[in-house]
Amino acid sequence: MRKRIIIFGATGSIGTQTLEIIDKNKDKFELIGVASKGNVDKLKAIAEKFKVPYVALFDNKPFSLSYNAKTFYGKEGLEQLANLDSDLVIMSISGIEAVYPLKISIERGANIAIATKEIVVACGDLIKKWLKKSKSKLIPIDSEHSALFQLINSFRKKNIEKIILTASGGPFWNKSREEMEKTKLEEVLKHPTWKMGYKTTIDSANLVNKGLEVIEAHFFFNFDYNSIKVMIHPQSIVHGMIELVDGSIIAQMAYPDMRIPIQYALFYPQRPKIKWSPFDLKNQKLEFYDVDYDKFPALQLAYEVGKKGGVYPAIFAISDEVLVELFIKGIINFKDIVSFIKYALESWKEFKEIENLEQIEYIKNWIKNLIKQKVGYNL
Ligand SMILES: NC(=O)C1=CN([C@@H]2O[C@H](COP(=O)(O)OP(=O)(O)OC[C@H]3O[C@@H](n4cnc5c(N)ncnc54)[C@H](OP(=O)(O)O)[C@@H]3O)[C@@H](O)[C@H]2O)C=CC1
Ligand SMILES: CC(=O)[C@@H](O)[C@H](O)COP(=O)(O)O
Ligand SMILES: [Mn+2]
Repeated sequence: MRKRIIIFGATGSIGTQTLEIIDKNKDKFELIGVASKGNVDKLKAIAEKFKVPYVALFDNKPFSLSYNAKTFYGKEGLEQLANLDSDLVIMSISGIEAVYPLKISIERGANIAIATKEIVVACGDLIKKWLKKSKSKLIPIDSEHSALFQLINSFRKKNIEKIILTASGGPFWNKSREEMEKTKLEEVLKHPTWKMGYKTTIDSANLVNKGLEVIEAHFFFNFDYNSIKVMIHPQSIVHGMIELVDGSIIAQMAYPDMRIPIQYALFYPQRPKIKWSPFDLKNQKLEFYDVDYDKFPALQLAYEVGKKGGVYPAIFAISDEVLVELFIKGIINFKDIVSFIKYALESWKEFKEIENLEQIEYIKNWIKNLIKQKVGYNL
């Protein structure tokens, strides 16, 4: 029996790499559903190539296909797609909107390979509540969390003292703070090791991405924040490490190629003999450094909001999403992203816990309003 797959975010970086793996393993996987936001041409091309029977577009732009397929539109359309029976859902929508199809997928008991860290950070408490009433299992795709998932499952939890996530440091790790603060979009998009979508690439440059990942690691593995460590590792070869109680450190290594963790999630619990980027141990330079928290305050902020819990990780993740969009549009500077996240966190005076998705919508609108007042731009 082939695994029946639905991909949310099929046209993006993770989606495209997932399709590459499925394409090479047609005897193992059947693509039954794909969704994207507004890139109709790319979505249509995917649908036509794989003859996908169910296709959803978030934007309301009707389109037709040359074969017999069912098309869905809008937020409801994505929810209809999530309601279809499948063996595995790949969640790779870039942002908070992913939480709606995720909720439906959990409610119908699907297994979900999840790349979208924003929803895990913003809605972690809600997701845990939904999971309790479901037989759904989540498998992380994010490279560090995939590494940690593989390592943690090989040891007894009581023998693990710390989990360590690596950070490339982004394009400014070895540049001065002044250079980083004056930078333009073009420079921010020059990630030293990974090729990813805009949002994650920008988040990597100020270490907001690593901040989101620390909270994501707490969600997946339930380690106390004091036992979650970040090390700068400019080569992005070691993706995650665990430190055992006897001081031994166990690492997962691979070239920075997302097809490796995506393939792991697609085949889980099997492990196929397919090597995308065979690793050559010879002449590898592996460096590790402490993070400069003064230069990258976003990471410290993420630890603080993670420890506070409740609404604060949601404000962190959602304000970042709004601010990254403004930075791309040229409305704010790069350094404003982190200072406005901080401002949003300090300005929040309302409820402390998140109990439903209406509150997430409320926070989103509150943040948009707050930032509109600050920068004078209507989002
Ligand atoms: N890229 C990477 O290597 C990694 C990514 N991740 C995470 O994975 C997620 C995806 O990242 P990435 O692939 O880089 O992002 P991209 O920007 O490359 O792709 C985003 C995808 O999401 C779709 N999308 C966006 N909004 C909606 C919506 N409202 N409804 C339906 N589809 C939507 C886009 O559709 P359209 O093309 O039509 O706009 C596109 O398919 C992010 O959360 C990121 O943090 C995690 C680790 C690594
Ligand atoms: C590929 C992946 O998992 C990204 O989330 C990666 O972590 C980004 O690189 P940084 O280490 O620079 O944040
Ligand atoms: Mn990552």
